[in-house]
This record gives sequence, C-alpha cells and structure tokens, in this order.
Amino acid sequence: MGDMTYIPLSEKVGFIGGGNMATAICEAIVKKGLISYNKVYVSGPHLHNLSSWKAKGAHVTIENGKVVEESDVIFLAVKPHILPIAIANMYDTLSDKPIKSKLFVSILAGTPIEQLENILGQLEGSRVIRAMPNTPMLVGEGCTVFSPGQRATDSDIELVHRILTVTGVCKEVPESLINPIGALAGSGPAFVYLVIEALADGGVKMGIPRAMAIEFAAQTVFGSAKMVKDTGKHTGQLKDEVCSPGGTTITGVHALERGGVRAALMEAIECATKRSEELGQKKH
Ligand SMILES: NC(=O)C1=CN([C@@H]2O[C@H](COP(=O)(O)OP(=O)(O)OC[C@H]3O[C@@H](n4cnc5c(N)ncnc54)[C@H](O)[C@@H]3O)[C@@H](O)[C@H]2O)C=CC1
Ligand SMILES: O=C(O)[C@@H]1CCC=N1
Repeated sequence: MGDMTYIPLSEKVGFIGGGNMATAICEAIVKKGLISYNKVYVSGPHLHNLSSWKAKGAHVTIENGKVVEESDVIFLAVKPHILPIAIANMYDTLSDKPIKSKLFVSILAGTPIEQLENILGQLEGSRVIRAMPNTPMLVGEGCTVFSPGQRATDSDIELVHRILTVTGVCKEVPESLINPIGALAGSGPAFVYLVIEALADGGVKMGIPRAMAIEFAAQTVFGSAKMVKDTGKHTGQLKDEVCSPGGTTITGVHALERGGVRAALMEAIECATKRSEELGQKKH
C-alpha cells in the first residue's frame, strides 16, 4: 500500500473538531495524495488551537457552519458530549442559508446513526455515515469500519470507502458491530501500547536498556501481528511453534495465564463496548 498513488479527490473535506483523530485522518489522506491542505476546512472553538492546521495550509474557522458551507464531506470529530453544542453552533451560521444535502461522517464513539440523523435533521437532505477509525492510520496502518445511514447513497459509501481505505484496512459493517469494533480497534491501540510498555518494563527489569527494550517489544508485537496476518495460521498454532517442551516460553505463558491476561484483555473489550453504549445513551 505504501507506494501506491491515489487519484486526488475532487471533493473538499471538512472537520468539525480538529483534535487527535481529525488530525490523524487528515494527515493520513494528505500523505497518500488524496487531498492537499488547501482543500481542507476545519473548525474548533479557539483559533489558536488550530494553528498547526493553519500552518499546513488548511482553512480554519470558529464557525462550524462555515466548514459545512465550504466542504462536500464533513467529518464530525468532536467528543460525543460536545455534539449538541457543536451542531447548535453549526446551525447558527447556516440558519438563513440554503445549504442542502451534505454528507456527514461521524467518528463519535457510541453515538448511534439514528441520533445523528435526528440531530442533523434540520439540514434538509443531510446524509450520514457512522465510522470508527483508529490513530495508527497516521502511519498507514489504520483499521476503520463504517456503517451508512438511511439516506447515504451508493456514491457516498464509495467516497467514504475511497477516503478511509487509503489509511489502512477499511470495511463496511452493520451498525451493531461498530461499538465492539470501536473497543477492539478504536481503543485497541491504547491496550497494545500498554502491553508493549509492560513487555519493555520486564526487559528493563532483566537488565535491557530502556530504548532497546521498547524497540524490541514494539518490533516483536509488530512481527507477531504480521505473522498472524501473513501466514493465516491459527494463533494457537503460532504460539505452540514458539513453545519448546520444558522451555522458556511455556514458562512465561504459565506466568501470563496465572496473571489472567486473557480474561483481562477480554474484559477490556467488553467494558469499552459497554462504555460506548453508555455514551450513546448520554450517561456521560
Ligand atoms: N482518539 C482516538 O483514538 C479515537 C477517537 N474517536 C472519536 O473521535 C472523536 C474525537 O476524539 P479525539 O480527536 O481523540 O478528541 P480531541 O479532544 O483530541 O478532539 C476534539 C476536538 O473538538 C474540538 N471542539 C470542542 N468543542 C467544539 C465545538 N463546539 N465545535 C467544534 N469543535 C469543538 C476541540 O477543540 C478538540 O480539538 C471522539 O468523539 C472520539 O470518540 C474515534 C476513534 C478513535
Ligand atoms: O476513548 C474513546 O472514547 C475514543 C473512542 C475510541 C478511541 N478513543
């Protein structure tokens, strides 16, 4: 994927909220040549927080409605509890303007499509696609899923797929899977960083210098993930191939099982999924 060049979008892309995830999406698609910053519009409550966007050539504003006016596809990239405020700000600018039929892509954890369609309902003909990205798209290894809303057209789906597929893996899924996949792939990088850090801590405890321990922990996780993806072998078989009878690895595996690592990781996904559901029900 790294060397592929993509046909630039004719559409202008907007972001309501210019934080971590909006930055990752935009950087990813700019890097792949899909768009240049002069066709990007981004809003937030304080212009000084958007200075890095401005420095790269994006159009910045404190009016969310301006982003909607200027863009063809608009990513909603605020925190879930901010959405009503962000949309109210958007309507302030748009109230007396004949804006119609815009495509919105929400990346908000938890917020269901139906809620998004209701809140955007004042904007006649607005279409919604709900997506769940993750930050590794910044290095071209993202994992994104999306679900189209009722009014999203085939060409909307094609456009969103075209945008997100350059950032890594991208698949359309039923909406019922977005919260669980958000837990696994959206939150997942944080869980994996924690694992890498803990592996490195163990290495440091055993005398490996910190920088070397981090590098080797990360490369080991990276290599193992590539083995799972490229060989297609069952993870249990790959694990067995590392465990010599009476050897070092099975001794370490025993320690992990004693520590309940599998249950802890399963619970992390279950808890994060439930938290998404709570966010959708506004139990903030
Ligand atoms: N960070 C991640 O790894 C992922 C985040 N998400 C979702 O992406 C969304 C954004 O998350 P982050 O980028 O991490 O948060 P963030 O806090 O970095 O970004 C949110 C941005 O919204 C801006 N904002 C606040 N009030 C606003 C308003 N009224 N109008 C416009 N902009 C406003 C803030 O200034 C901030 O820059 C969340 O809904 C989250 O659930 C989804 C997948 C992964
Ligand atoms: O922690 C969160 O709520 C967001 C959603 C997925 C990753 N970060």
